[in-house]
Amino acid sequence: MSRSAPESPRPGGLRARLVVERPAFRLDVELDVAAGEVVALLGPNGAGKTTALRALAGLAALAGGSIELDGRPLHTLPPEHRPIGVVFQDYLLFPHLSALENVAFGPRCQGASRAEARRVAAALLERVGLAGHASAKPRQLSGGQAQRVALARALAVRPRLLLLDEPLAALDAHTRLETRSRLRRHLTDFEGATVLVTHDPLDAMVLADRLVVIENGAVVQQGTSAEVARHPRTDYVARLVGLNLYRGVADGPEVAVGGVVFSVTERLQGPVFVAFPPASVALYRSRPDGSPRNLWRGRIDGIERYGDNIRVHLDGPITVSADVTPAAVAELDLSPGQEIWAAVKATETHAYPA
Ligand SMILES: Nc1ncnc2c1ncn2[C@@H]1O[C@H](COP(=O)(O)OP(=O)(O)OP(=O)(O)O)[C@@H](O)[C@H]1O
Repeated sequence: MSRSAPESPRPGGLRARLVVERPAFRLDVELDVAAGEVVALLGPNGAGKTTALRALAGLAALAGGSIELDGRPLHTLPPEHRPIGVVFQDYLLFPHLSALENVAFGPRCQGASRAEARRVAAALLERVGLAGHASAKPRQLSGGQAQRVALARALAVRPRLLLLDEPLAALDAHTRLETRSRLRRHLTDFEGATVLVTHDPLDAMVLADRLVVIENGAVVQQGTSAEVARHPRTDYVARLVGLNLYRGVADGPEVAVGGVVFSVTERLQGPVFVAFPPASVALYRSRPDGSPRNLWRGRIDGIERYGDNIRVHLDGPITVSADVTPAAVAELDLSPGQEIWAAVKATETHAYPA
């Protein structure tokens, strides 16, 4: 009996390898985003996030790689023929057109009649809660409203891929909060693939199903926000999620990091990462009694406000951030340049293979 595997349906979504060369920069990243999935490209300034988005949009030429959307090549199409919607950081609404005309512009370019384009635009403005602002010009809209018009405009072309470049960066904190949750609802409804560029970890965690972290033009880590937060693999990611991170060498319950030996709850051998939150670091003026494990002497490099607490930066055999209460700072009489003992509980440290 011959058995042939059933033909699997062509996977929807985006599969891309993007190679872009600039005079002093090279981007080389692979990006897979399923239909209906939202992926955030996260990374420090200059990492290449916008360049990746521009490459997907056809606004930056590929020096290598390819882009496939819903099983069809995208990189061979000129930008205006790509089934994508883009929301730029500053929205780039046409200033002389009304909100409705801005949204109707894309469908018109795709050949819809004037009446049909306006019908589509009106429905989308209604969806983003701006039916009452259809005739407003961009300058008459608030930042949050302009963002919603930009989103409606991007969706009006019925894209299979939605690209959002720092969609909330131009908004004040209050508007940002509300616009973020609205945007999340729209992204949940969107059936195509979404790539979102941000350097705000909160935007990434709220809006995206998965994070792809880019540094220096390459992917350094990816996964759900929980996976990335639990197992940071670079200093940038560790700072992002608020953890102290070190590379060390494990021998069972102990990990040597520089001159410090950590007791950890995991049993590992060889190269590992050790991570712990700044709030788990305790500071002492004199050497505390007990085990020499998880204990070291450092020098205060800086002291800053951090929410309701104080963040103390220590130099020494390892550099570390410690969060302590203002009362503790007063009691310990902490000041920059001072030598201090630091300790962290074994139960608060977390080791994983490097
Ligand atoms: N048109 C260009 N010509 C030359 N170099 C460029 C061009 N566009 C970007 N670059 C360089 O490519 C690198 C990546 O820039 P890109 O804007 O993609 O980073 P980013 O991660 O989006 O940063 P940011 O968060 O600051 O926007 C930078 O070093 C930048 O100077």
